[in-house]
Amino acid sequence: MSAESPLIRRLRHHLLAHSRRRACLGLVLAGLMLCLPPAAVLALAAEPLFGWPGSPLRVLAGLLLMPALLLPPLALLLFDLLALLDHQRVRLLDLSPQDDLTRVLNRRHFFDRAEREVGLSLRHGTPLALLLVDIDRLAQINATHGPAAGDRVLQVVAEQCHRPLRQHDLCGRHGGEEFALMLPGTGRDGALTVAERLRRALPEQRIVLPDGAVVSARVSIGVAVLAPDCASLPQLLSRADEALHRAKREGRDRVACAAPRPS
Ligand SMILES: Nc1nc2c(ncn2[C@@H]2O[C@H](COP(=O)(O)OP(=O)(O)OP(=O)(O)O)[C@@H](O)[C@H]2O)c(=O)[nH]1
Repeated sequence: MSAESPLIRRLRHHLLAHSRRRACLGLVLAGLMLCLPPAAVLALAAEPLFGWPGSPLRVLAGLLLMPALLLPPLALLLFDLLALLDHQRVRLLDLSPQDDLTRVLNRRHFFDRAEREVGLSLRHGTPLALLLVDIDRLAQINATHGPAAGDRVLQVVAEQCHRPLRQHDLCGRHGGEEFALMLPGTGRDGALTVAERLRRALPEQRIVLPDGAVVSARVSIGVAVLAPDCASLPQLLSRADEALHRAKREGRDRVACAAPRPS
């Protein structure tokens, strides 16, 4: 899970989507809007309560002068700090092997390590399987319960993908709502067993969403295994992807295995 608070994340996204000048102008206006109600109350109460002379409007202008002077430099400072934070965050993400949201390997690190495993399996003549796990109808969950709900579902699916794996197996986030599992030393039958077990286990998990709703996730899985006609990572990925698309076409919530190509 990210250490950044949701408030800071939203502020960062919102501000950095604009130019520095526009973002700071927005911050200054927001600050003045926040100061306005207490300043207006003070201005109205100034004469009867404190005996301050002058019309309420003049007192109000006087009260707002200080924030109007202080807010622009503070807004610039906040914008620059958030921009710096964002820059450092991107650098750290680049170094980290993990996906920020789901804590499984990110795409780049998954591929680096998967390449190595494919090389080892080819050299030693051992089996190896690749599973592509794609969440069914995540767009619908996002649309109904919001993107934070989709994020929660992604986290639970990642946990479930990762949990049954052995020490040398790899689990990575392959795309938006897709995970890749690499199982060195596992052939077709073993891979299908792992895939079926995962597919069946997921709907039993109650996922409590940020809005309190409870849902469960279903997945479609494409499986490919190392074979003479499928002897590289790109080929494995392409075969597993074809199988995954077949599983989706045939109705989702199922496992499909790439068939060996006729030679
Ligand atoms: N909340 C959230 N949603 C994501 C993330 N990455 C991808 N998605 C969403 O995943 C959805 C993928 O949509 P589709 O490709 O139509 O797939 P689907 O709705 O899961 O439907 P099928 O795969 O066909 O079963 C889109 O709505 C993306 O916005 C993420 O990190 N967080």
